[in-house]
Amino acid sequence: MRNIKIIDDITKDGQVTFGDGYAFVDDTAEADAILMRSTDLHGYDLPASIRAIARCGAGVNNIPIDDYAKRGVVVFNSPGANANAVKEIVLCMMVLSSRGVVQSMDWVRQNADDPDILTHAEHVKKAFVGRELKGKRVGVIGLGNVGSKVANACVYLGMDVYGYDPFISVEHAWELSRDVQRVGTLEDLCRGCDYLTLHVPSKADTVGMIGTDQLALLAPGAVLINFARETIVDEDAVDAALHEGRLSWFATDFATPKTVLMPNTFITTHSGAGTEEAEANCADMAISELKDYLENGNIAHSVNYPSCSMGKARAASRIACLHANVPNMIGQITAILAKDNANVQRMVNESAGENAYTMFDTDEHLESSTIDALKRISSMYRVRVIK
Ligand SMILES: NC(=O)C1=CN([C@@H]2O[C@H](COP(=O)(O)OP(=O)(O)OC[C@H]3O[C@@H](n4cnc5c(N)ncnc54)[C@H](O)[C@@H]3O)[C@@H](O)[C@H]2O)C=CC1
Ligand SMILES: O=C(O)CCC(=O)C(=O)O
Repeated sequence: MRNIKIIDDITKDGQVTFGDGYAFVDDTAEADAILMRSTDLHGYDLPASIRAIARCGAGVNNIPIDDYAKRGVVVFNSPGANANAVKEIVLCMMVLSSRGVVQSMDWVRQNADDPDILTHAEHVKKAFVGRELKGKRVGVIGLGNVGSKVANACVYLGMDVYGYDPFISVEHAWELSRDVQRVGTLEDLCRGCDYLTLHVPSKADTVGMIGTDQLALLAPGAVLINFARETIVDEDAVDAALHEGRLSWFATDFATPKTVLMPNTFITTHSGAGTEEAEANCADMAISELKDYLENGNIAHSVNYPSCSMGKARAASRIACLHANVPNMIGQITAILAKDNANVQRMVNESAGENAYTMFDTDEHLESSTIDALKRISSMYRVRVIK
């Protein structure tokens, strides 16, 4: 039996199914793996029993992934599984910030007891006149799973779409409409935009990337949309731009002590991924990643270890080694196996950044002394006997 600790509400109805051979536990120290969403794990006391963590969602700035890698804990996310949900709410924010929808609905509610409300509505409606998205310039920062969908949708709405992503993947470049004009600098992207929407992860080079200088380049009365992370905008700069009317609206998914005090804001409760479909997609992807890792040692969509697959574990034994990406690890591993006279059927070694993963199948079970010797290799983080 494998034990799973669930942190956060993964789905609205609480339904999470791993199938036979799995149990849910309350005590993390009894768990083999964690299934989670947005809880901040920095400073969390992670027990040694945890071998893997799957984050239902895209952003992993809430998880100390480098530290966990060095403890032999593989962290997964679910790329793209909630991207459509975010795209839809971003489009919603574009419309809300352009058409006086919320203000006009508020007026109706406030005048609900007026018997002649139909006539009076005709008189006040000029106060809620807005502008159309068609023909307006939108800048999209980050053209990954969410940003590429937002950019393409804006093309279909007839907008003049510009995108900035120095690290765009080949897959997303292929998906992007040819009508999205890619620019090489953040400044060129911001210049003259009526709408600016952010779709980058929170990391060293994106924290505070939208500040006074970038906001100054936008068209007068532009709209800023942040459904990425609160850290990406300089909140003081945004507040000043709103007060001075340089920004007409700021739509954000992050209610912080500063954003809640700003004028002209649409603020949601980190609900960009809040659809039944996105929750189910994320849970399905995260659960299958965890199961394949726990049962077979295969890694897909990890954010701190390389992808690696040897299919189902069918040989007598399968061993996985999580270690630093340094010279002579394979040499040391095979030397230890040779001492045990172990016949390796198949071996795969993959690396990503500072970390590497070596997995092999053998004809017979290894001696426990052999496993101990593998664990003693310097820079070896964890050795798993999967089978
Ligand atoms: N509000 C919500 O509920 C949600 C928020 N998010 C946030 O949005 C972010 C993006 O999500 P996805 O598109 O799914 O991630 P993704 O990983 O598919 O795309 C991120 C893109 O940003 C690009 N990028 C990285 N650094 C950059 C930089 N310095 N300048 C420009 N582009 C850069 C990458 O090359 C990549 O194409 C997540 O990391 C997360 O923080 C994602 C999903 C839901
Ligand atoms: O609703 C959630 O779990 C957060 C989604 C999110 O922010 C992400 O996927 O990065």
